[in-house]
Amino acid sequence: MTDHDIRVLDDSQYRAAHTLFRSTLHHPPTNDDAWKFIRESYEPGRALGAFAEDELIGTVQAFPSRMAVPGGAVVPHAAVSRVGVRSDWTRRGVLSALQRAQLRSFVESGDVVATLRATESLIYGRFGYGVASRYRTVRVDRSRAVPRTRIAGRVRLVDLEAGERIARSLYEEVAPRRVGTIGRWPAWWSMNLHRPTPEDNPRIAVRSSAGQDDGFLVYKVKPGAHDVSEKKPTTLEVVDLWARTPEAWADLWLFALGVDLVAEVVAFGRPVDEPVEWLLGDRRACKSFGEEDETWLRLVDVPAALGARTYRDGVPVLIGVRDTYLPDNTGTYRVSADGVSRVSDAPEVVLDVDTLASTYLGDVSFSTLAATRRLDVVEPDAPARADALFAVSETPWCGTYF
Ligand SMILES: CC(=O)SCCNC(=O)CCNC(=O)[C@H](O)C(C)(C)COP(=O)(O)OP(=O)(O)OC[C@H]1O[C@@H](n2cnc3c(N)ncnc32)[C@H](O)[C@@H]1OP(=O)(O)O
Repeated sequence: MTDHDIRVLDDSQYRAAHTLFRSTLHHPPTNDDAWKFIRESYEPGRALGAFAEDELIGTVQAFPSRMAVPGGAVVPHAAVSRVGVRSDWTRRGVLSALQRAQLRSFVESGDVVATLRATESLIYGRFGYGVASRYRTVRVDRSRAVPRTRIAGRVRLVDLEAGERIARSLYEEVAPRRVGTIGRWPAWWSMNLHRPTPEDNPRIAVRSSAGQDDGFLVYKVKPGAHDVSEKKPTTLEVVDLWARTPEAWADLWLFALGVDLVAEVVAFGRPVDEPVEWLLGDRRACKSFGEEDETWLRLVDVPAALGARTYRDGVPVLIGVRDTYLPDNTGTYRVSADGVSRVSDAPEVVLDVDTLASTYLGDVSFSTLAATRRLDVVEPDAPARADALFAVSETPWCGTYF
C-alpha cells in the first residue's frame, strides 16, 4: 500500500502538471502566450500524474515519435520529457511508480523504444535507460577561421513560414538516414520556431543546387560589440542544420561562417564526428567543448528492437538480458547477421537492459563495456563477436532536443 497513486491526466490538468514540472526545475509558471504553444504538445493519454489523495505531486510525459535504427528501419518511439516530483515528496518512490506506469503504457501503445534527455546522470539507469549517443559543442573564432573553400551552391534567406515548411520536409526526408535521429512531432516545430521571444529572432537559410532545396540552417545572432577585440562579441548560434549531401552541409556551415559582424559561431548539440575543423584554414579556430551524453535510450520491447536493426557479418553470439521493470524482456537472444531469435541456451555474455541500450545504436562496443565491468562475460570471445555484429559506420546522433 503506497501513499500515492498514478493517473492518466486530462486536458483540465495539463497546465497544473506543466507548472509542477517547471517548479521542480526551479522555473516560474509559464505565461499565457507560451502556454498556447505548450498546450498543443500535451497529447491524450501521454501525460501521467502522481497524486497524494487529490493533490498532484509528480508528473511525466511523452511525445509520440519514431527513431531510426541501424540498417535504415524506423521504429515507434516515445520521447519522454517533463519529469518532476514535488520537492516535499522526493525519495519516496514517486518517480519509480510513474516510471513503472509509463513503461507499461509504452508496451500497451506499441512503442518499441523510449528516449529522454537527463538532467542528472544517476536517475534513469535503474529504469532501464542507457546512454546511446553523445553530442558536442563547437565554437569557431571567425577572425581565425579562414574557410578553405567557397559556397558552391546557392544559400538564400527565407521567411519563417516558408522556411518552416522547407525545413520540416527536408528534416523528414534527411534525418532518418542517420542512426539515432527521431521523428519530430508537430508541436516540436511550433514550440521551437514560433515560441521564441522577439530577441531570439530565428533566421532560416536554405541551400539549393540545380534548383532543388537540399539543406537548411536555422540560426540566431546575439548582437554584441562590432569590434571583435571587445569583451562581448556578436555570436551566431547554429540552432538546427540538416543537409541531404555533404556539399549542402559544407555550404550551410560556410554561410554561417560568412555572416558579417559576427565574431564567433557556436553550435550546441552537434555530432561528435561533424568535421567542421576540416573546413577551416586554421583548424584551431574551432574549439570543441563538452562532449556529453545525448540520448538516454530504453529498449521497451527488446525482441522487437533487436529484430528491427541489422547486423554485420560475423559469428553469432548469445546475449543474456536482465530487465527488472519490464521482466518480459528478460531472456537469452541469439544475434546473427541473419537476424535475432529468443532461445533457451545459456548466454555467452549477460547484461542489464540499460547496458544493452548503450550498445544498440553502436555508440559503444561490448568490449569497452566488458573492460569497464558493465557486463558479465561467460565466453571470453563473446564481446568481440558482438562488436563485429553490432558495428555501425556512422556515429549515432539524435540532433533534436526536447
Ligand atoms: C526527462 C526529464 O524530464 S529530466 C528532468 C528530471 N527532473 C528533475 O531533475 C527535476 C528535479 N528532480 C525531481 O523532480 C526528482 O528528484 C526526480 C524526478 C529526479 C526523482 O524523483 P523521486 O520521486 O525522488 O524518485 P524515487 O523516490 O522514485 O527514486 C528512485 C530511486 O532513484 C534514486 N534517485 C532519484 N533521483 C535521484 C537523483 N537525482 N540522483 C541520484 N539518485 C536519485 C533514489 O535515491 C531511489 O533510489 P533507491 O531505489 O536505491 O532508493
